[in-house]
Order: sequence, then C-alpha cells, then structure tokens
Amino acid sequence: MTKLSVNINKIATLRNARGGDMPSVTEAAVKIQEFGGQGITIHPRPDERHITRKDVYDLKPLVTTEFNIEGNPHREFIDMVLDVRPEQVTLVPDADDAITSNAGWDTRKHLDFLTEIIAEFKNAGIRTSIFLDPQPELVEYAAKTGADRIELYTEAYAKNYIVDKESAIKPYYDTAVVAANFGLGLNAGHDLSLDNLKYFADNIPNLLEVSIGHALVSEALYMGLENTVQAYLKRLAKW
Ligand SMILES: CC(=O)[C@@H](O)[C@H](O)COP(=O)(O)O
Ligand SMILES: NCC(=O)COP(=O)(O)O
Repeated sequence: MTKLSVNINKIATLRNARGGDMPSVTEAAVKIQEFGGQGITIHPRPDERHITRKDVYDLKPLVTTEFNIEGNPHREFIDMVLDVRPEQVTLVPDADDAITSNAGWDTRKHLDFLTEIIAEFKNAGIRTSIFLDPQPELVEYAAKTGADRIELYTEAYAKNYIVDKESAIKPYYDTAVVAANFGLGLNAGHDLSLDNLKYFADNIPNLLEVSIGHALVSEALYMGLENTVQAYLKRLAKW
C-alpha cells in the first residue's frame, strides 16, 4: 500500500498572506487526517515563508498518523527535528532562496556529510529519507549513507508525463528497482497531482509513500479538502 502524506505548506502560505490564523494549519492537519490522509508533511524553510518554527511544534501533538519533516539539514533544522522527533525526516538539498525544491542530492559527492547527519537522526529513532533525482547510479551511495529510504524527486516525471508518460516514468522505474536491490524504502513527491499520480503509483514497484501539497491544496479550492483527499486515496488504491 502506498501512503498519502499531505504537504500543508501551501495552507501556511495562504495563512501568512494576512498574518492571522486563517486558514489554520493545525486545523487543516487534523481535518486531513480525519478525511483519510495517512501522513502530514511540512517543509519549514529558513525564511518561514510558509511553515514556521511554531507550526512545527504546534503540529507535533496533532499529527497522529505519520509526521514527515522535510528540509535542508542546516544545524538549526537538525536540532529542531531532533527535538520534535517526527516519524520521518526527509533531507532536501535546497538553496535558501530557491522558490521550491529543484534538485535531489548528489549522494556520491555528499556521502560523508549525509552519513554523519543520518547517524544523528537514526540514533534518535527518526526514520530518514534522502531526496533523489531518478538516477540509478546515485542509489548505491544513498544506501551507503545508512538512510532508510529515498524520495524520488518527481518534477521531471510530472513535466514529461503530459508529453510521453512511458518515457517519463522509465528513469523512475529503473531507480526504484535499484533501490529495492539495495534494501532502500521508496517515497516520491513534487508536482504529483490527480492527473499524473495513478500512472506513477501503478508503475513504480514498492512505492511506500507519496507526499503531495501544491496540486492537492490547489485542487481543494474547487473540490473541497475532503473530496480531494478521497480522490487522491482512490488514485492510490490497487483495486
Ligand atoms: C521536497 C519537495 O519536493 C517538496 O517539499 C517541495 O519542496 C515543496 O516545498 P514548497 O511548498 O516550498 O514548494
Ligand atoms: N516531498 C514533496 C512534497 O512534500 C510535496 O511537493 P508538492 O506536491 O508541493 O510539489
């Protein structure tokens, strides 16, 4: 079964536009879980453009499914995650000023750095995942870091899906097979949507979790949050 973890960054983006608490990030997280969401993902960025440090702490007791915190492992981020102890941390090598995440790790180049940080999280009992482009040759080094999982960065899939879905998925399938051979769990995310999710989930073996935010929150404007979460769950259902 592939779990749906809903990324609520964009709820915070909307809230921050007025500085109050509407829409409430915590209420959204509670509702999403009531509607069937199997996890909550957040990606607190250093400039707090959406999720704030306070949100991270406010959400912790309310996430009863699986709490996944994504981010670039600067010292401040590491210490916060060690303090909050979510079920999973996803390491993303994004520049502070990047508009959104735009690349996976070069696991060969950053092997020592990642190995050290992953050991810290593992010692605290936090599952670790490394954001990765669909490049099978990087998987071996991801495994060497001691990470539990990789998260496939799916922006290229989403872009190419509308042109040629078979060639769009090929590098992801190849990377997924290598990950399984190295005993790594598999997550995926970025620009997944109601349009492109089913084909991805149907064709990628051993997909444990997808984290979806931008499209899901946008679609919820038209369909409502409950209907949208349900629609995503249907895309992931195997029957
Ligand atoms: C790692 C990843 O692909 C997502 O977390 C993405 O970074 C979302 O972040 P934004 O909502 O800031 O675009
Ligand atoms: N890890 C990917 C994620 O959490 C959500 O990405 P997106 O759906 O907002 O592009």
